[in-house]
Amino acid sequence: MSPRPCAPTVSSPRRRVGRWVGSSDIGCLLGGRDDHARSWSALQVNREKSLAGSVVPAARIARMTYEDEVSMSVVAAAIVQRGRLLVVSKKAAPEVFYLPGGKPDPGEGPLETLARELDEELGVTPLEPRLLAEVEGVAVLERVPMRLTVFEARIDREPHPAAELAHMRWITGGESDVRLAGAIRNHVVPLLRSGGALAAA
Ligand SMILES: Nc1nc2c([nH]c(=O)n2[C@H]2C[C@H](O)[C@@H](COP(=O)(O)OP(=O)(O)OP(=O)(O)O)O2)c(=O)[nH]1
Repeated sequence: MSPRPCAPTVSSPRRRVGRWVGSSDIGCLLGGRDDHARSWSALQVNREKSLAGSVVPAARIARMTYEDEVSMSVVAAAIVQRGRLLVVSKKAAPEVFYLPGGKPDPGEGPLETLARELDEELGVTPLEPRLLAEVEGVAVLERVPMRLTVFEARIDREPHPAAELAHMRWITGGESDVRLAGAIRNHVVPLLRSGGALAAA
């Protein structure tokens, strides 16, 4: 069969947002996500340049199963202050900004992951986290399917970026010099803007 773009979805406890395929997610060419699709199209995925400028080696992709990779979870925080969203980039891909957060450690619940990652990355504690959205997309670093669970939260103090971070910015989402990860640009920013949390770009 010929690979076709996967169709990530985003959903929100408040409302369903819709299906999407972002232009930055063109690496998400799976060999299908249903009946006959249980393996990656290593060739197609490896052919696409990732947003971060790197690709998963074909040999590694070939060993992945759909079940393994579809379960990659990432938990992140949408922290908005004075109409601006906090985004970070990591030294691994300093030009790509996304929400602070990361992958759960074994046995960890989403809120535990959120608290640990915010402490590790920014030295802050999330306050009153509320589920904002679950976005299915492609992880910008690993280029594998990802489920991003986004919590809206306040924080208890001024954030200070840890060594693993390259940059930290407060954005409205309209900045021309900030390259956002697809899931953030296409879904989280519009969701926050439609809810009135973000200032006009
Ligand atoms: N934290 C976070 N990661 C995101 C977002 N969007 C997105 O594609 N990702 C991707 C980037 C990475 O490929 C992956 C998260 O990896 P990470 O490197 O931040 O996670 P981590 O701190 O647990 O990583 P590790 O060094 O412990 O392996 O998800 C987002 O908004 N926030």
